[in-house]
Amino acid sequence: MYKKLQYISQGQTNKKQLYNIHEALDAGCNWVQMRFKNQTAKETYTLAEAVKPLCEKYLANFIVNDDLNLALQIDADGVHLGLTDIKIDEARKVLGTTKIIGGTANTFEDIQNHVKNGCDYIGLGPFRFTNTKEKLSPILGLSGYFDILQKLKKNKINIPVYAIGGITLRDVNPLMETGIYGIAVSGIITESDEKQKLIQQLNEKLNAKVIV
Ligand SMILES: Cc1ncc(COP(=O)(O)OP(=O)(O)O)c(N)n1
Ligand SMILES: Cc1nc(C(=O)O)sc1CCOP(=O)(O)O
Ligand SMILES: [Mg+2]
Repeated sequence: MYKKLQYISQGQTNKKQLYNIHEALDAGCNWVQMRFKNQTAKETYTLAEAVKPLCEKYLANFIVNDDLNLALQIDADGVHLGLTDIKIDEARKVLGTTKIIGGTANTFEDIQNHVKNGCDYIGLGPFRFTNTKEKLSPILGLSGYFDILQKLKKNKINIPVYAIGGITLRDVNPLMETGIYGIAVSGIITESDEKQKLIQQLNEKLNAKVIV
């Protein structure tokens, strides 16, 4: 069973990235996606070298954004691939079946394609506008999630779907009611002054039993 809360790291420098990741782990986050954009291979490798043992110390999953070769080299728990990154089935040939491969989706068809190619989970977004990612796909909103999750159910397609994009604490319950599995967040954890309380609140909502 995958954890339901994924922290996507932020920071313009190695030092800030490591600080933000350490703070999130120390506050109870147990799944980190290292997302360090527009850096040299050396910089990203150096950061990954430091993040991996930290995630091991906190018994947290560690996946790498975009960079399949880095995920392989550093022996991360997996990789998250976008719509313009290497294809899921190609990545699977490199990482094998024991590693986690996540894929970005904006439509039902994106998800269908990822499932066909052996993806382990879906990051479906964006929920709403966010400054964290530069080139956003069309905003889905709650109705977008509801429609896509209904189509997945109707077509008996079962894969963990994580909502992403501008998500706040108050969005969790309505998003969970659409049928998503979990959420991936960046800004609300990075910017929180009460990270431990926030992560506890997020996890309570994410793991609450839905009474049908
Ligand atoms: C869980 C999750 N979902 C979506 C994304 C977005 O990935 P991608 O489309 O590759 O965009 P960048 O993150 O590379 O800007 C993600 N990283 N994680
Ligand atoms: C990394 C990412 N991908 C998105 C997508 O829609 O594919 S939105 C996003 C940013 C998530 O960060 P925040 O929680 O700060 O909005
Ligand atoms: Mg990407």
